[in-house]
Amino acid sequence: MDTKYLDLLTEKYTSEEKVVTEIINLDAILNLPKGTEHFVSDLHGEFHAFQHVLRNGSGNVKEKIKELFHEELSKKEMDEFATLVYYPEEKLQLVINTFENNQLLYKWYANTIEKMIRLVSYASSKYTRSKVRKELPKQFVYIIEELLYKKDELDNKKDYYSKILQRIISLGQASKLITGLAYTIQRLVVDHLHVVGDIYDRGPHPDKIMETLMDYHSVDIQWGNHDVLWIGAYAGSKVCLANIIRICARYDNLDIIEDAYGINLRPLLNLAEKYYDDNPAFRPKLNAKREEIGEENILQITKIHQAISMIQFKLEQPIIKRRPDFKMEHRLILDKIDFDSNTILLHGNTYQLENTCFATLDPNDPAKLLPEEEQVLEKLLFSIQHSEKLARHMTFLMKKGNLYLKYNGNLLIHGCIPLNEDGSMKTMELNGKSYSGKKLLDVFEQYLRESFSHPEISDDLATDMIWYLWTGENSSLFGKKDMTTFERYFIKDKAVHKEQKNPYYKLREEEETCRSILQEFDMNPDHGHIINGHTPVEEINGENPIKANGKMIVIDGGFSKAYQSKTGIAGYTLLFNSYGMQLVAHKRFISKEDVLQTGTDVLSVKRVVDRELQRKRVMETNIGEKLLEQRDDLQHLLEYKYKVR
Ligand SMILES: O=P(O)(O)OC[C@H]1O[C@](O)(COP(=O)(O)O)[C@@H](O)[C@@H]1O
Ligand SMILES: [Mn+2]
Repeated sequence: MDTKYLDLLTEKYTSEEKVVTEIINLDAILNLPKGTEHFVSDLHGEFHAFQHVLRNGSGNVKEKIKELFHEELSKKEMDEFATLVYYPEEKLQLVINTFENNQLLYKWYANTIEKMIRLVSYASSKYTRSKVRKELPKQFVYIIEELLYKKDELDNKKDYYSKILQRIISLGQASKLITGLAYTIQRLVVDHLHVVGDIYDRGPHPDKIMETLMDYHSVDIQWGNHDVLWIGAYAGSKVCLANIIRICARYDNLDIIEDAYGINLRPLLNLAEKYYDDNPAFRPKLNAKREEIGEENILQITKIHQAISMIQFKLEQPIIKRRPDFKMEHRLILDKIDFDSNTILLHGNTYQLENTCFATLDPNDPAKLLPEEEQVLEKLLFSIQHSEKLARHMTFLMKKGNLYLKYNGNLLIHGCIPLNEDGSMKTMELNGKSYSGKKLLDVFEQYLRESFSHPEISDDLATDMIWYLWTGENSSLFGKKDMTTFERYFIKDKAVHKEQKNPYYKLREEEETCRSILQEFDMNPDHGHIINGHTPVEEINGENPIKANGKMIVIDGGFSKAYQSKTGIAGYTLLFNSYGMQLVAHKRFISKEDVLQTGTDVLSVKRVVDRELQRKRVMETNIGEKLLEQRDDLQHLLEYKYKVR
């Protein structure tokens, strides 16, 4: 071992006792049960539903309450108590209003604090004291620790403890303490959160989800295709930018652009007013009642939707032409239009075009942007790249995000690993080199990071590559042959709307495929699982989210309201604790108010995916590996410096 490094370590561990203490400490941590991992995916802007899942730890909070209190509380009381843990501020207000005098209220406070402390104690049993201390509400740390670690076999301190409680209450601190303890419990039941992609698009509040994640104690993100679209826009890709605005218009979510991120849509609106009119194919999917939104507003969104869609279609063409490696020539859709007959030639068939809005298209050069379209784009890009909030959110996505993640033996990826029909890894040529499997994903990520660090460049390969990740056949995030956006707007025949999926989605049902993918990523196929989001699991049609003999778990059940009729549920989440994995199916989340009123939440069928024969310990985790290294280094130090054999 490098003695220089050991000498450096000596500066921190200045005595034999210090080294020994740290070794013992690390050993103790390594032998603790592993913390609970929580997996969610495809949040699609549904902040309230996501927040609920986060607050109840996918049912983990209720589970702990049941284990601890089932003999002393009724189901209704346990539900009420759980609601208090999820939404302490609001629930406290509701409860307090039901009491007629302080005496009764104080009794409730004392009783509730006592239960909360017991729950904290129970939920923290697998953590070290120092870790628990960090999670406690700051101003009450000392008091809570007194109550938490009380050992009073001889009854000597009984009065002392009840005095503490009484004083907290009489000093008017009870609500604050209960609130703090509730958040501590929420944090303790989940040690680490994985977001397996698609925070953005379709739903109304991706920005609030981002803020929540930025505040969260421990999180990583596997980018989804919608997330990279936003990253692309911020990194300078105009076609990605057009896409995010188009999707916001389509889902009546332009507020995200204008209000949440402060991007001025006025120039786009002016252009839209000039060239477009009402058009049934571009009316937004409404979030609220028509009367609430107003006819004028709907018409405006319809026009913006057309203006930005046409810009998007134009922008796609030169990219396809300058990037032969993308092999997307068949998507040079504007060149296939016959403007005289208003038809298009696709896959050898001629289709009538309907609901067209081609006022800005020059039949001789349909991809050419009008100068005013160019100006609008420049302004939008400037605005997007100067949104302070978007900058924070995108930087966080880059910092915590990757295309895939290997974590505690599992492979987390939003979409797919592009495969051929025979299960072999599909190859993509880039600049004369072939890439497939892990190497392909690594090179995709390199380009994405390169583009992000050069937001001033809009047309290099790195920037175009982000768009490819959104829509390309070999993209691990898209995983379909073609994105048929144009067809869905303008052609009636549903057959041409179909987006053919990569063979991966069929082959992932087979254990053999999953094992070979895990091996491709240097992972142990006997223990590992692949965890996917992206494709809604149609439970309604009998689809099983657990595939390939348990090697594959798909957790996109559709937080996105737009997909709930297709899936029949409102999303899956996954928990992985020291005993194994549990899949949780969520019923539709109505509202926080509903949870507060009825006391019941939208849970959730649990399915055990895996039951570890032996409880998994920290030692067997990614973090454990690092701690083991540290411990070994200290062992060396002990021998080197203090000559202990
Ligand atoms: O439901 P919409 O708005 O028509 O969007 C459909 C498009 O979204 C996609 O499904 C991608 O989004 P997802 O990642 O959520 O599946 C495309 O494949 C498809 O073209
Ligand atoms: Mn997706």
